[in-house]
Amino acid sequence: MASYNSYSTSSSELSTPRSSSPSSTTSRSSATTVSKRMSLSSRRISSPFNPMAAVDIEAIEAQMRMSSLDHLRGYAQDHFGVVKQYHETEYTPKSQAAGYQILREPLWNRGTSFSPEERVSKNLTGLVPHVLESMDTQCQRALRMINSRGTNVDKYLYLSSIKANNIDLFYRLLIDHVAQMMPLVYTPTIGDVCIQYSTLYTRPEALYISIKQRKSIATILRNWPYPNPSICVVTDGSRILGLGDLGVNGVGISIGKLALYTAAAGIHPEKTLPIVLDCGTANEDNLRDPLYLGLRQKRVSPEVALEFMDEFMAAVKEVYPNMLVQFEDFETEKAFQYLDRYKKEKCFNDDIQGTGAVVLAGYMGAVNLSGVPMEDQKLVFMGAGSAGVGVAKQVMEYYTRRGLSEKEARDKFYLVDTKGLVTMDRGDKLAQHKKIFARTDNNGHQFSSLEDVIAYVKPTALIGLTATFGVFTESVVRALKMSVDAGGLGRRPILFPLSNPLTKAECTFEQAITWTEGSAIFASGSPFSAFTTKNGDMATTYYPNQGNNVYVFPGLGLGTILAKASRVTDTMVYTSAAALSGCLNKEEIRMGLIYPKIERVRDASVIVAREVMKCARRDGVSMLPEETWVEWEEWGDVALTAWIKKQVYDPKF
Ligand SMILES: O=C([O-])CC(=O)C(=O)O
Ligand SMILES: [Mg+2]
Repeated sequence: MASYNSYSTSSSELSTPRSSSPSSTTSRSSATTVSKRMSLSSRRISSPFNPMAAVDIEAIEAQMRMSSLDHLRGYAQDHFGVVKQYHETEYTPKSQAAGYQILREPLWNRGTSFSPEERVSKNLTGLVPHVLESMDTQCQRALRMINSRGTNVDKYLYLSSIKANNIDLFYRLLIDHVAQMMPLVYTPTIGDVCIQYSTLYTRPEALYISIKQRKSIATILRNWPYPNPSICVVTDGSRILGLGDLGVNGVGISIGKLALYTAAAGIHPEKTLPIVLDCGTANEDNLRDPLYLGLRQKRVSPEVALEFMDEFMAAVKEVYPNMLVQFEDFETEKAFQYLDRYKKEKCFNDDIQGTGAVVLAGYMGAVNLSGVPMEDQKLVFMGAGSAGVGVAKQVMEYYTRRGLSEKEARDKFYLVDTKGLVTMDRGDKLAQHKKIFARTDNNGHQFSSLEDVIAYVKPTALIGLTATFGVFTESVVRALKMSVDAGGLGRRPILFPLSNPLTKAECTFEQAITWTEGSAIFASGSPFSAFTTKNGDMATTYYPNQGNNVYVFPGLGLGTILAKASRVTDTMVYTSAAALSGCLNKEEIRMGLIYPKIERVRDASVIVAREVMKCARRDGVSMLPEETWVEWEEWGDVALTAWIKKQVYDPKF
């Protein structure tokens, strides 16, 4: 009997007849798939190029019965891991679609808002209720449903079903009710969703690329139904938020981040591409879960993962040469390695650079509020992973730009990891990315606990990126306050417990306020509610900040795309932080905030994008014609701002 693999090889005469990428064909548009794809359910499949060469489906089925389904992994490939497809997918263009084709395409469906003329011309009469409703009424219905759901994951699922049916409605809700919706489609709820992704799964929303398909990455990229995406968010699931290795379930974070590219910066949903690279997982729960959707094998070695990544980046360049690649939630060593390796490509790492920039922006504001002059600041970082070191590097740049030497700037940082203060003579092998901040001035003393470090350093700022709930204990926070108080009256400690989701935050907002008698300048990665204290009849309300990279990556991405930048320079990242720090309006300043309110994230993204664009031009990486820049320059920022606002997606019926 022919083995599974020999089926594929013996049918190698069915060569891959791809003449052009479907995504490059202009007739192709997003729509319900009318696919002529190879299907195992048909009895015999012939290649149109060699109709005599039929595939022996019975042999495959016999093989499937003999081998475990897990082995087959749901796709056919030859000995060399090449998946052969025989046809381009054909899509009905929007102009030709009618009836249910329209209602089933989430980008075309307008729910109950189709006009009478559209209902007639598109054969929709009777297919939708007869009322004609505004977008607002549709939003009210959705809100009522969301509010009636008992858990955040249920609310997420409801929102997700709206996204699957009516994209404009989904984004209208997200944009107009961002404070309520963002925590549902993003941190913290997305953390729970990722953990349970394989169980919650109902429909595909991303490209799932397994290492077993590494020779077919370009084919898979071409299968994406929407033409020429501008941006992808790619993860390998190895460090999702602070939740560790979630394997293919981590795809939820790519989906969530891209929803915010659209909601917070107005990148058209059709232009966004979520991707997960499945390299196996170290997560035993996943490996044991019969419903797990990913490869049921241990995560591959870093060396093999690197080869896979090289192949992925090469395929991206081949299929979507202008697409910006955002690396997300790769475990630390890989995150730094890939960022360095692909620095000439159009990419950035959100956890190193996005988080770095957002914390820097908040820190700039916090220093002003703290009463501790910039030169007297000393920062302790609890956590020395991609985010910890990424943030420290960005803040260090802030100091060098203000005239400090590299050494003077570096001396302001004390990084602490699970073994204590990171020093050169600690006796362990330091990971490369930590070395830059390893202390050499500790005179042989080692400090193994955070309390010891605080007593030794007497910091003015404490930043948490540990993914460990509660490591900022009462004694730690009180010690921080004491060391700041010792410097003079009215000084305020900077306290940023930044780990995500909320279950990983180093301390809560209420704790921070209580333990510092209200003096902490606070920012967390996931959103906390305002907190009110009562003293007799006197009530004081404190407002937290959300120091999340959502204030940076959408604008940084938008600016990079609109400037047609060939890559993302370090200066563009730094500029995004500087731009964000200047975004606060009078009310936000009066409230003592260090980030704009989340309701203004779209305004902030426009400003970040504008400054990033200008920086791309200064750095010589913008491919926009010189005349365009000259025209904008005549009008100052006004013309460029107006132009950006005109480019972005703002769903309306
Ligand atoms: O996703 C977020 O909320 C922020 C982030 O990048 C992370 O925690 O890895
Ligand atoms: Mg992340």
